[in-house]
Amino acid sequence: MIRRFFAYYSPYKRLFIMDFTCAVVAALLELAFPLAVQWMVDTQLPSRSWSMILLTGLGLLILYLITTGLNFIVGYFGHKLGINIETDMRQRLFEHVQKLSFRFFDNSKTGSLLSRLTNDLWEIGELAHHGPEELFIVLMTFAGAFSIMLIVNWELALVTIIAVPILVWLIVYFSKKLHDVAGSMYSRTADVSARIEDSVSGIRVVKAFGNEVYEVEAFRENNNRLRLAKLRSNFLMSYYSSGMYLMTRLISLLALLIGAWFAYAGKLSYGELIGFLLYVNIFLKPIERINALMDIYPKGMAGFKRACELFDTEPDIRDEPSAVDVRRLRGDIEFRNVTFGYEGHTKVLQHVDLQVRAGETIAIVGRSGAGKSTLCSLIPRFYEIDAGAILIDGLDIRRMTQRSLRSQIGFVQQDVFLFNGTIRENIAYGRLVASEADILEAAQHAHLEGFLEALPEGLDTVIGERGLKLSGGQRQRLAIARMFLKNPPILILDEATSALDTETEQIIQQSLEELSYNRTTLIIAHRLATIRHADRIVVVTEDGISEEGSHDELLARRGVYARLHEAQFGG
Ligand SMILES: Nc1ncnc2c1ncn2[C@@H]1O[C@H](COP(=O)(O)OP(=O)(O)OP(=O)(O)O)[C@@H](O)[C@H]1O
Repeated sequence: MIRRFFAYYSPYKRLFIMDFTCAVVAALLELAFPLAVQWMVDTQLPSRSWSMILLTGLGLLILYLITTGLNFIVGYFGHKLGINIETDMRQRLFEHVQKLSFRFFDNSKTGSLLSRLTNDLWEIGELAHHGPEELFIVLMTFAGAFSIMLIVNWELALVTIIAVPILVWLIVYFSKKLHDVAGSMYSRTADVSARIEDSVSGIRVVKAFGNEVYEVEAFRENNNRLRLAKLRSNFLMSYYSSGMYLMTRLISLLALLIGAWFAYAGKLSYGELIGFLLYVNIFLKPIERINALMDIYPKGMAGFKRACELFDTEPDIRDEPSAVDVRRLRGDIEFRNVTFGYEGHTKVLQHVDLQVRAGETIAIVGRSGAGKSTLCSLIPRFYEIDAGAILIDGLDIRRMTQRSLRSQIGFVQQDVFLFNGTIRENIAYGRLVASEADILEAAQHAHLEGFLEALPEGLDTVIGERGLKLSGGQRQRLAIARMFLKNPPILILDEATSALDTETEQIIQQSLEELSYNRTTLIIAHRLATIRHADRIVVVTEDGISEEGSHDELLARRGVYARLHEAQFGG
């Protein structure tokens, strides 16, 4: 973990060295003050040399000015280093999440992921900035102050160091406890985020069912768990700081009493005693720094650990090293004895054989849950098949890069997902480099021009989260426009028009027919009336593909299709 953490410093070596050096020099300069005091009390005061005293004061003033400058550099550039590292980590984590497969997202909560990418990383910047330098300064100040104390009076120095093992034990013990509690605080925060995400994105359902009180109570439970985790962290931190406070004061008191006794016995000059006590203070100062570190370190490391868990989640679908970038495909699709099941589920598809010629339109029908959507989601390789092979233009899709394969396939779903942006941005998502003219042409193909003319801001109209400011039909047309722009040779229409009124459906059907022209098209449909124009109908059942043929052929067979037809249209 530590090695992985330090890898993030490598682009910022110069920044780190500057920050580190300034912090160390500033800490070293702190050691000069007790020396100056001791020297003043023992040498200058007895000889009443005021000019030397003033000179010493001037020297200290210069030292303080230098330290102020160094502290500014540490404050500004050190934090810059921390912020850069935090930003890089978040960026890499986001990139990694983008690479993960559908299987991962099927089992994740959006709010929880959100929390990992934001909340969990807050303290990492602070840890990256303060961690190494503080640790070094603490050790150095300890060693520096202790060496000087040894020189001043070794017996007294040894008495002072007796309590150090207890301090170390306290630090190690509480560091582990605080690390665990910080981890649980992050997971409670993730639960709260997930609950908020769920409830806010489903607010229409919440209100329609009048379940606001239920949501509030469920949230209260999550919120309360977070409160308890925070209280526990707070309790541990207070316990730890009080323990440390007591230990440090006991050490000071011990040094004062024994030092006074040594001075009384003539073993120590008064200047040496004052100097020694000031060094004891400096010797104990790192404890305060450790206290600050104890707040940052467990939180930062617990967040980093959670980030590492996500980094270690490998995408279950990867491009083979020999995978090729495919250019424009013709669109011949072949399923060869394909078997597939979701993780932990029985097989959804077994021994499926299917051939679709380029440019052909086939309709996929079957009972709900038979596996129609699953079959189609295997073509862009959203999931990895368990056995068999899927070929496009004779080439196994596993031998193509996922990016190039997916660039050849267009998916229009019933539940269209639109981004919170303008109509222009949403259409251009089909081809990010599209010109204005291309976007307008695509909108025209999707019969959107009338709708756009009626909008004062036209293409620049903001459509709200998931396109909520649009009607279902408008969302569909926007998705179709996006697909015209993408212009893929293979098209999958997943129940694209089942939620629309007849008039809108006719317009959209027309757009879809235009869209499917000259492309291999797979239409998943429940309502058999919408797929009669398909070249072929394929019936999916639990045993694979049970029937194939034209509408009339399938009716004549009096099999599954005929029964579905009868259920929809009556005898
Ligand atoms: N992401 C998933 N993870 C686990 N199981 C899934 C997942 N998606 C679908 N299933 C299961 O796979 C089976 C086939 O689902 P699929 O959505 O392919 O059926 P379908 O024929 O398209 O159904 P419908 O017509 O109702 O949409 C179902 O039993 C479903 O519960």
